Amino acid sequence: MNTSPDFQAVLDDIVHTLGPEAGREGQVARYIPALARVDATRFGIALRTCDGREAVAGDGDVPFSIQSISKLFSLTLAMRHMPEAALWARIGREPSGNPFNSLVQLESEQGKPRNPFINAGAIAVADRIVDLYGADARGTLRGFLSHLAGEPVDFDEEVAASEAASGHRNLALAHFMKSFGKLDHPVAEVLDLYFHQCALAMSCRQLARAASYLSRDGAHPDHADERVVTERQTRRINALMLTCGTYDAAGEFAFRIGLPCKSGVGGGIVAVVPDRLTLCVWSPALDATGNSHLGMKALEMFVARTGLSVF
Ligand SMILES: NC(=O)CC[C@H](N)C(=O)O
Repeated sequence: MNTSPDFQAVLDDIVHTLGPEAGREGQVARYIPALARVDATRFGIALRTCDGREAVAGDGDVPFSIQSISKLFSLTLAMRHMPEAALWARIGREPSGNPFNSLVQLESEQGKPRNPFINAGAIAVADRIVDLYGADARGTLRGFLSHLAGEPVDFDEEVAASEAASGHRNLALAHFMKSFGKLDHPVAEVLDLYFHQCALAMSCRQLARAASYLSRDGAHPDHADERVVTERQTRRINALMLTCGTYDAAGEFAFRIGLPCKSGVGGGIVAVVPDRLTLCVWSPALDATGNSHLGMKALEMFVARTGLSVF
């Protein structure tokens, strides 16, 4: 294994090799107009080493809708500020083997979501964040992401509004959980936070930076003496990403890539190499599981070129 690859050269090579394929396979998310009109040929990649070096290629500085990648940060915020036992009493830690927005398991499992990275689980986490911060929940989450990214990040209000206007399935999931007594706060308040977190706009560089604590045993990306979460919590979040971060494709991701990953239907995927680096890739066209088609190929190429893996 090459112990100190020239990461900028690796990312440039990935963009050069795969860039021409962008948009050829897969479909951009179509459930809201603001995502349906995103240019499918966009392709960006960025990484941040645990000692703060960055490399960026292609559209790595173009903001996109982070969507379900936000579930990583909302979980982190909840783990930071509430007793973990109380959190895990409400949310499971097993892969679902179902699509991210599936309703079926919730019925047989009495409204307790399988894990925090499917929609139901993230809605349950949003309920906890509303519990912690009330009317400041949105602002607190945005402030947390800005603090991690080292610069201000913001919601795309158009995306948030269309999530709310067409979020029938998420409304169904939330009301279903509410009927089992699994949400403490009004559905409208909880979903307002959930729709806004999905609508955060960030670039690959900002996401690689913001997630950097996951490669630094929980230390803040820029300040080694500031803890985002503990070392043990960091291991737990990485374990959940590996087993649940890409929905019913988690097995295929572990097999082909072998890194903890979290994806979103905006076409972004964040990956972690513990003690080495965080990586984010963006290509909007998705495969049938809702994961970025080319993003997955890019991650596969990155691990092949660098030999980095948790296995
Ligand atoms: N997988 C995703 O990125 C899903 C997020 C999307 N906003 C939804 O709730 O359906």
